[in-house]
Amino acid sequence: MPHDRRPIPASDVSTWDLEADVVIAGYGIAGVSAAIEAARAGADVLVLDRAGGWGGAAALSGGWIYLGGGTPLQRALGFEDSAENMAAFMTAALGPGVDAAKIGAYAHGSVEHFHWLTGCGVVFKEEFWGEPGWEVPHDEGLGYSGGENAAPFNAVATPAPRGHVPQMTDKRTGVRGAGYMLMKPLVETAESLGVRAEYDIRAHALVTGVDGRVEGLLCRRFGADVRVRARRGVVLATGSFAYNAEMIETYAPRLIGRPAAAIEEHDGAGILMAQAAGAALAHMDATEVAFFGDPQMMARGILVNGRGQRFIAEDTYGGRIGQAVLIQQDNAAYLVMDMDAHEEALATTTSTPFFRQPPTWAAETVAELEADMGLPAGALTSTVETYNRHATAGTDPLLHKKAQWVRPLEGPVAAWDLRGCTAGFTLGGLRTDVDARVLHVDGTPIPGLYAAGRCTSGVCAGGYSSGTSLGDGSFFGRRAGVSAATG
Ligand SMILES: Cc1cc2nc3c(=O)[nH]c(=O)nc-3n(C[C@H](O)[C@H](O)[C@H](O)COP(=O)(O)OP(=O)(O)OC[C@H]3O[C@@H](n4cnc5c(N)ncnc54)[C@H](O)[C@@H]3O)c2cc1C
Repeated sequence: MPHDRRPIPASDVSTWDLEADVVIAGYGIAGVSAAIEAARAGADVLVLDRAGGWGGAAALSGGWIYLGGGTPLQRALGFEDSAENMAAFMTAALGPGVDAAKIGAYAHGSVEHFHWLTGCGVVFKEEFWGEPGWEVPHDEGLGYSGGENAAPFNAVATPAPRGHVPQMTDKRTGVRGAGYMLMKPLVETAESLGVRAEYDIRAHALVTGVDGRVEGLLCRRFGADVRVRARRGVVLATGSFAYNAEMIETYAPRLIGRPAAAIEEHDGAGILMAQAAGAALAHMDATEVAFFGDPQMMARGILVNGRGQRFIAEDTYGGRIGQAVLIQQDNAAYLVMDMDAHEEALATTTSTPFFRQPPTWAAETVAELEADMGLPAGALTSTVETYNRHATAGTDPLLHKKAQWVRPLEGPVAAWDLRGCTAGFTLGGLRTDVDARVLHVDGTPIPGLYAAGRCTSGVCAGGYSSGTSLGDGSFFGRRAGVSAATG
């Protein structure tokens, strides 16, 4: 595979091997959503995927899709929400530096997007999961997925759960879990509209005309060049750059050696080929960060850094904890619990039982524990003293963990070594407008080029909530399809 991603002049192409009105690179969540809408707008659509079938990371995913503003599921389960409330949360939680126009379009279009998904056959069960968790443990359809009901966001917007989960027949993420149950009906919808697909074909570079208009893709298949003509437009939907070591080193070095919730096909190809045609990039340093802690345990304990100090409300979204640990705490965290809290946590249901490992250290007193952990003498002791002083009154004035989780640590204590327990994927990518047109560095749209999903910078500029990747991939994927079909 040549490394050169520079656009190929259309004048150099004597024969086109494949042809369609709209050509989409990548058959994951953004690609399938683009395909459906392009076909509905009357285009002949061809989707190309370098893998042996459709699905991408989306089909392996947990399936959370971020929807709100008063969806029928939210309302049926008794939750009030509005587009303004959703936008207020997203602006606070997904920044700094969010694209206000994208957040506004997304929040105001969310109820319609819910109907679009269910219209394509996606099923959300009317059941709410209200306990701390990375995912729903069964097939519940709704849950908190971004710390909406925890500090600091519960003071910014009225808490509303927005993590919508397609119903599974069984709880088994990775193998026909909720992500698969999202992708399957969408792909079936695309097929019913006549969308064609080619697999084992890798988009490599754009083909452009004299005026810079994108007219197709140069692809590779089993070592041979394949030239694909797009009569109306090309949509890039190739995923993140989590598995491009060079790009990770350049833009998001904290993720070196720790890619997760992505697939090896996410090698930044879409970003590079558009960049070579002058495309602008945005928020290339932004990353989702997962944390290998069990939320049911974390909410009931205290998390401290390498200096024995608390740094975050432990009942918030695990991804927010992950970002805080990796970005602000040198990737070092310890969970501290007393015996009662540990036993109570173990008696709860969790979707992450594998995070419930035995403690690394256990001691009769906090002073002994901090010595065993190698923390500076008195550091953890003073943290626990301060925490307990307020916890006795059921408050946490330092970090505002909710009263339901606040209880003094008493008696024998244990700690879990959670240093280095983070991994994640990239959120930055091509700069696009609300109609999913790829913007040139001069700020104007590159004619004939559209993009969505994790090869673009979407609603997340810095922070993250579970569901926003499948959310903005599908939402702006649809817009990419319409824009490409209608020119
Ligand atoms: C285990 C796991 C759990 C997750 N849970 C969630 C969740 O609950 N909610 C959420 O919002 N997100 C979740 N994610 C993340 C989410 O799945 C992805 O961020 C999302 O699928 C990105 O959408 P996309 O369309 O950009 O990429 P994908 O859905 O991965 O689709 C990209 C497609 O492009 C193809 N491709 C790549 N390069 C080329 C090329 N050069 N030519 C042709 N084809 C190419 C790939 O093979 C792939 O099929 C999870 C991911 C994983 C792996």
